[in-house]
Amino acid sequence: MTMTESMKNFLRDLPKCEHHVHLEGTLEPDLLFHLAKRNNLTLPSGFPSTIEDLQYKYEHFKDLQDFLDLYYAGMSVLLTEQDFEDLAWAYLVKSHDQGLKHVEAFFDPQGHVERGVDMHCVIKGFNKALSRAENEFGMSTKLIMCILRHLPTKNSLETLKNFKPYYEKGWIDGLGMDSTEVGFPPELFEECYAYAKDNLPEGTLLTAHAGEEGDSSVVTRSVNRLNVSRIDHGIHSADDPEVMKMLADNDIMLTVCPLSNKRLNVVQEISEEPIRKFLEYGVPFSINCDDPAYFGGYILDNYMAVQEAFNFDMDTWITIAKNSVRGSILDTERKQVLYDSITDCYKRYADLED
Ligand SMILES: Nc1ncnc2[nH]cnc12
Ligand SMILES: [Zn+2]
Repeated sequence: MTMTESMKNFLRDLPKCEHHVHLEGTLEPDLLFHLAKRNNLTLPSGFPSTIEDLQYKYEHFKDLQDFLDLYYAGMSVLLTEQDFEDLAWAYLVKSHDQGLKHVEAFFDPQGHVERGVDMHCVIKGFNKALSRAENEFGMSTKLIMCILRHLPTKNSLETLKNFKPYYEKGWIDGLGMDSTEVGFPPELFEECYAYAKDNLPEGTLLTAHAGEEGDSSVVTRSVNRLNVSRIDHGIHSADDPEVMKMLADNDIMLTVCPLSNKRLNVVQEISEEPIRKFLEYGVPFSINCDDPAYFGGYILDNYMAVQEAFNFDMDTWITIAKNSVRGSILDTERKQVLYDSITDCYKRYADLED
């Protein structure tokens, strides 16, 4: 489908919020090799030895696990505070160029602490980059720590307890859960989420990956058993009208990642994403990049891919952009600034159409 220049420019300028990006998933091949060299590291055996070979791998994943194996191997080049800062900063610069105004970014502390990296380096490096984006770009930023579901619950709970002081300082704003979905049900992590609800500062966001490779029941069970108020991915919710109704009734936002779903063979074509169904049922959702270095695109690339598949009008995009502000962890004042800038953008492009 061809897209008009005006629609391309409108999508570029539309103020965007991102709620589903793993900072470790923004590690582009050139930065990965650069950091390996800077840290005098030998990459794990079997790891591609050139940028081209690595890029080829990024473009040929079989499924989620195939990606995760490379993702964990790749993050082994991240060692120092500077590495974490450089990684996040590169993502923020690219996303700023694509019209990103607000980000809620994930990170996987267990993937670093397990390798002996000091947890303060990780959080300080990310925090420096995020603060810089706030100062230089006027972006608003939040950080969400994820627990890895393939590791023992005890390890996740201990990690969460160790990171509590950073929640209290206001450096971390939410708890999420990622990694292998099938075989690691939400029930395993009830204790971690109960701990977060009872011990972390009020207003801490609880979210979890669900319904990416897992079925719609994983979505319902995450809501009921973990008390999450947001679901990451969740596209299999669309298989069950009852789940769709539950999400709409409880205003639970799905953070949808179209290019990721295509690369990981969750869908064969972006047009299979149940986006029209979400709109029909009134299920709130945002559009996100997940692991942009691995999946071929940042936020605007995901918006463009959706537009190519669905050919939405400007009004639909305004609904999507405003819902994505509404689902953000932001105060009323910042939300209003973003709503107003979305309306301004609409007016500018609607005038062009007249
Ligand atoms: N798409 C994804 N699903 C589950 N865990 C992840 N970790 C990074 N990206 C992920
Ligand atoms: Zn994800």
